[in-house]
Amino acid sequence: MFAAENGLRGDPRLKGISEAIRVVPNFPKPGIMFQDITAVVSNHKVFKDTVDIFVDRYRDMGISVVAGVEARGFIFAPAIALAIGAKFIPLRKPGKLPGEVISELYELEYGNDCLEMHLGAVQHGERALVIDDIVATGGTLSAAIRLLERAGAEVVECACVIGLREGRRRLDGKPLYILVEPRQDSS
Ligand SMILES: O=P(O)(O)OC[C@H]1O[C@H](OP(=O)(O)OP(=O)(O)O)[C@H](O)[C@@H]1O
Ligand SMILES: Nc1ncnc2[nH]cnc12
Repeated sequence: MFAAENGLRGDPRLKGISEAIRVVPNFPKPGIMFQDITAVVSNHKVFKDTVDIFVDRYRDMGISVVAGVEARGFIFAPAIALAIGAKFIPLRKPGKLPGEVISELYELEYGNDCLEMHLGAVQHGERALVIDDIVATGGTLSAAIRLLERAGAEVVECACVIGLREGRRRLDGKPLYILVEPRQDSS
């Protein structure tokens, strides 16, 4: 766990979150230890603990935009946005947003992808938080940061439930807040 780094040392909520993650070996490709968060959000206490930790951290940081990364960032970001009084904006996979968009390509652990954001979704100078379920290589979050910065927003931090320390390398020094490390066992 990241308790020494995320200021949550001794917080029993982290154990509950980590234990709720289901590890599925070799999904969606051989060699990937897939970290499944569906049981995190189907347990009301664990889901609430997860959102509460983020809300406590971000409520007084002057954040006006919470950007969620499709698809699993959408599970957490709107709840955080509502609680801290910010707007939610979706960063979507290609061809899903109906208006004019800006796009960023990126590489994944298991392929390539692209994220898009509506032009005008954020205003110049707005303070933004980026939310996803997991950071692995950091490719997705770095594309999200590029989109927001191209639109003139200031990305204050990226936050994920699960993260590899290595994911940080791709973020160009941007702060990354992580609750727990990936689980290696599939029990
Ligand atoms: O740090 P990275 O190596 O970029 O990987 C992390 C990303 O991979 C997963 O999404 P995925 O692209 O599988 O899409 P999904 O949420 O639609 O399942 C995950 O939800 C993150 O967005
Ligand atoms: N190991 C992993 N588990 C779940 N989602 C992921 N996205 C990228 N790597 C992942």
